[in-house]
Amino acid sequence: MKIGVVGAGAWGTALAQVMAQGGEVLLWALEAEVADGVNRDHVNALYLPGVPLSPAIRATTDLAGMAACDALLIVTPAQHLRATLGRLPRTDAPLILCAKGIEAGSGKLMSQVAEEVASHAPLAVISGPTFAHEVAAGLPTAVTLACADAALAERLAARIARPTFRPYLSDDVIGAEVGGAVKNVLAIACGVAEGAGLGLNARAALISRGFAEMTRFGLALGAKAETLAGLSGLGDLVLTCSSTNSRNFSLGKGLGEGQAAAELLAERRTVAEGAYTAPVLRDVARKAGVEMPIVEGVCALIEGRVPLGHMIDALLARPLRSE
Ligand SMILES: NC(=O)c1ccc[n+]([C@@H]2O[C@H](COP(=O)([O-])OP(=O)(O)OC[C@H]3O[C@@H](n4cnc5c(N)ncnc54)[C@H](O)[C@@H]3O)[C@@H](O)[C@H]2O)c1
Ligand SMILES: O=P(O)(O)OC[C@H](O)CO
Repeated sequence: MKIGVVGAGAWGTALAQVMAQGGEVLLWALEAEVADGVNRDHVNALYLPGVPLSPAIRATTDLAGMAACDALLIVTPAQHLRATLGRLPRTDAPLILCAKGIEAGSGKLMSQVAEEVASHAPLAVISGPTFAHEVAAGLPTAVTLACADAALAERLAARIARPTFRPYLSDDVIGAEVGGAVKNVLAIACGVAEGAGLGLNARAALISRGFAEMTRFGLALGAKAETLAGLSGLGDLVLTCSSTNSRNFSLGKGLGEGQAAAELLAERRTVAEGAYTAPVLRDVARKAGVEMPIVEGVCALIEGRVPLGHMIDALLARPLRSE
């Protein structure tokens, strides 16, 4: 099975590196300098610096070449998924969606966007606790591979599984996507707690009450509780809420230190998906009648509507209730 990877950011490059252990991989990069660096020097200096890449990865800036692949890992940021899929050549190869987010405007999950733009393609999702640098370095990692078609899931798993990269199968595509999208917003909240010096008790409270928000939201969208409690939900939430290696956590840390969201976002080339998912997640949750006070607080901070102290006071002053 020849694998193509669409998107040569940190995660696409790390996935290409793992998949190259099992044969040649074609990696599509938006930027010509990235494709040139991968082909000439076997590095992606822009998005995954310091990692020597496998010579079995061949990079291209031409999406047409992806038609020759048997399965495509789609790893562009969530807000670029629709446009990128729209430019892909028509292919029957399964699309394995790897971005974590909700599309602004439509409020759709990645699989719902793909169903609209590439309705002919079989879909799967990879999600879970996966810092790109660790995966690229061959450190042990487990992910959720979600696909409604069990036979396809097994075929994909056989190709994707590597000695240090272990997929667990699930038929709950929505659940896998909800976990990845919501945890990014909650990681911003935990970063805020870090930046504002609120302590580790506050972080643990945000993780567990955030998980309650993720679960309420996921169940309202039809996700299974066990998916939300698995690698792509709780697992990724714990990882991303614990380290400045997370772009979302470090964005939140900057907010907690008093910097403005617009400045922090303008400074970065890499994507902190939670900043774009937060407002649309809040809107979808409100429409579904799901209470998400931590997500609401993150939105208020990102939009610059309330000072940090007010947001913290508001969360602590909510009516007392059962856990
Ligand atoms: N980095 C990680 O550790 C990691 C792990 C798991 C999942 N993810 C998810 O993977 C997705 C991609 O993140 P990343 O870390 O690889 O990105 P990145 O932050 O390393 O790089 C940004 C990417 O956006 C691309 N891009 C910018 N403008 C674009 C456009 N107009 N059209 C298409 N692509 C465009 C760039 O080419 C680059 O590939 C995100 O949804 C992220 O949440 C990341
Ligand atoms: O750096 P972040 O915050 O985008 O997180 C990366 C991965 O999603 C962690 O699983």
